[in-house]
Amino acid sequence: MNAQLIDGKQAAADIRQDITQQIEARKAAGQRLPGLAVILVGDDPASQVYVKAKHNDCEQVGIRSFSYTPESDITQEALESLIDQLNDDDEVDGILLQLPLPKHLDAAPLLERIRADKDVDGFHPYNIGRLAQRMPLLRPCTPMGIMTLLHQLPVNLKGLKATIVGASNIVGRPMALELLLAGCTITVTHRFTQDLQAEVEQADLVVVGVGKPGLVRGEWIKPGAIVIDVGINRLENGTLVGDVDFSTAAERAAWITPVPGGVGPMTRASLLQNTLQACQHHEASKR
Ligand SMILES: Nc1nc2c(c(=O)[nH]1)N[C@@H](CN(C=O)c1ccc(C(=O)N[C@@H](CCC(=O)O)C(=O)O)cc1)CN2
Repeated sequence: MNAQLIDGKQAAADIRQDITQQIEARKAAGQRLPGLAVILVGDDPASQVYVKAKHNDCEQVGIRSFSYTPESDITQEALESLIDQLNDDDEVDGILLQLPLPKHLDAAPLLERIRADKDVDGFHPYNIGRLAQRMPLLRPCTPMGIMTLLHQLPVNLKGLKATIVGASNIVGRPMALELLLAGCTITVTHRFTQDLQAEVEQADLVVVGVGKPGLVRGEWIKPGAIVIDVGINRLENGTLVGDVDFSTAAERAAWITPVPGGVGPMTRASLLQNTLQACQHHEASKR
């Protein structure tokens, strides 16, 4: 392997330590602890793992987390009422609706119902709009975590050609806005893209978030490129792999994120940062 590993696990641990200190300082000053409400609808096993990890992270840094676990047959209206209740709760600084939702529920209006100043996932149209206008407030957690990793590299991002594989609301679209803000020239590929290989081959920076193991072949990676793999795929033998063929890509790239231990932990760390930021904003607006 030629590439250097980008260690998301360590970077996330550093962020948690920093947040712990900030929350200790709040406590010492007699200030309120930040509060995060996490809504997990139904019993999707992967979501249960991620949500449990989010509660553990909160406990570790001193954020109060509140768990809401409605049955998978909850109605759209009942979920709206729960969000309204949390919007009005002064102990709750952040509200997170874990995705994906069961098929009968419509995620978009629910995400828009979360108060923008409590939208610690950064998915609300207001927060996406702020990002698009170069005035970000609460930023989507996965792209935000990736930007934290990229800014730690000894690399000038300005002028890099970046190809983003996948145009999801959670990863691809906000990632494009973040990289645009950082001065990259962006290509976003999606299911109608005609020649994925060509788009990856020209990229100095590749971000892949689709959920298909082996989608990006290692031979497509431009020598010296930065490779960020957002995919988390569990194979039948239980191993966790990304969307990029890691071993071949690591022969060609200069920098690469592993799966696990790359982007995933940074998504969770960014959520903690957003929750603390939302709390600080709520306290400041009371003064
Ligand atoms: N409301 C949201 N829903 C979803 C989001 C999100 O940001 N907000 N993102 C993904 C899932 N996700 C967070 O919820 C997430 C996925 C994976 C990890 C992570 O730490 N992965 C570890 C491996 C974990 C494992 O063993 O399975 C790693 O990559 O090292 C964190 C967060 C979809 N839904």
